[in-house]
Amino acid sequence: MGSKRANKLIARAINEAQPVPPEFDGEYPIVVEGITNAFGEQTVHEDLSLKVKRGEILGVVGGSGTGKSVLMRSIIGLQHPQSGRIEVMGHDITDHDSDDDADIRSRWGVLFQGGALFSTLTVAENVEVPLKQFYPEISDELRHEISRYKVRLSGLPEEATSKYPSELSGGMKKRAGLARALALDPELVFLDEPTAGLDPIGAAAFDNLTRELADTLGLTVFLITHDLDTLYAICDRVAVLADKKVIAVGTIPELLALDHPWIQEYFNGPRGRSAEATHQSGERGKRHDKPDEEIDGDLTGGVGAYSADAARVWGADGDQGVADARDGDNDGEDDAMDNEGPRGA
Ligand SMILES: Nc1ncnc2c1ncn2[C@@H]1O[C@H](COP(=O)(O)OP(=O)(O)OP(=O)(O)O)[C@@H](O)[C@H]1O
Repeated sequence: MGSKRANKLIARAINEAQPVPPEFDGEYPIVVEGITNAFGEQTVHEDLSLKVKRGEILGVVGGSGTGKSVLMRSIIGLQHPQSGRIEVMGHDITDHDSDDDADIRSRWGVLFQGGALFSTLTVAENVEVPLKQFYPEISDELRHEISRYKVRLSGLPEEATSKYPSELSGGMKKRAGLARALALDPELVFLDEPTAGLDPIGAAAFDNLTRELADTLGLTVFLITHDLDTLYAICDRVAVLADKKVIAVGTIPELLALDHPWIQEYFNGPRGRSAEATHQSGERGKRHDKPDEEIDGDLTGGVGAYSADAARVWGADGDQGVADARDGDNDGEDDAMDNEGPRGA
């Protein structure tokens, strides 16, 4: 058993009758081979392949609608490709007959766009949802303790645990969503546009937190972003989606050496050059000298669809409080409806 995982809170919390699975020690925790995803007439991915290295932060970029979120949803089993194969930590996600789904799902964490928190639950209760679902045998006291620890780990103050999502700033919501993503001591973390809607200083702070947690906890991170500063600041490699495929994966200098028009325009356009200059000067991270809750603004909405995904991933049953997957009010949260099951599956 990997020592890192064995030392973690959950490993200590559960009894020996349910041993923690060994950490994945292969080279590529995510292997996508030749997948096709289509919605009616629209083919989003065609023969798309990608390998994510263990321990890296992989930035995933591409124009709007190129299928970054669909790719992430395919990897975490929310979207079933028409063809191709996806392996996560050695487990075939596309094999629907497999009976160890719950085990594998407990080994990744997801931060959906905007946080996708359950609005009738406090921050601490949001973080407890995956713990309840995957480790129901953990005592209430221990679950509260783990939840408080994850909230602190995500850089939120102790007082935030009892707050509801509507009482949080945009940056705090993201951190609360990150705490929930880390609830189960994951090996893999998926972040969908984590800095969208944050001001540059709040975004830099979130980037720093992501890098620090990835290094400390030994995480592999799949990070969808439009934020060039994030790519320069924390990503080890970047995968570029275009023409229904991953057209290139590499470090930014490696990508810059390619002559694909989208890549050149993206990295060598005014915004790309400005991000590089900021990175070279080291200015971005240094400007963060105040806590997030004081400096970042709220998010603009548009996360209703992600609420549905969050409900599918964690909203197990009524007594946990569940998200309304039909949320359409674009307020950045779920409209929780007590005592009803998750919808949108
Ligand atoms: N459930 C669905 N039903 C029909 N079409 C869908 C569905 N999910 C995604 N699509 C379509 O697939 C395409 C890719 O969507 P996706 O959200 O993955 O893009 P993206 O690269 O993440 O875009 P953005 O950068 O704007 O977030 C879009 O045209 C979208 O409308």
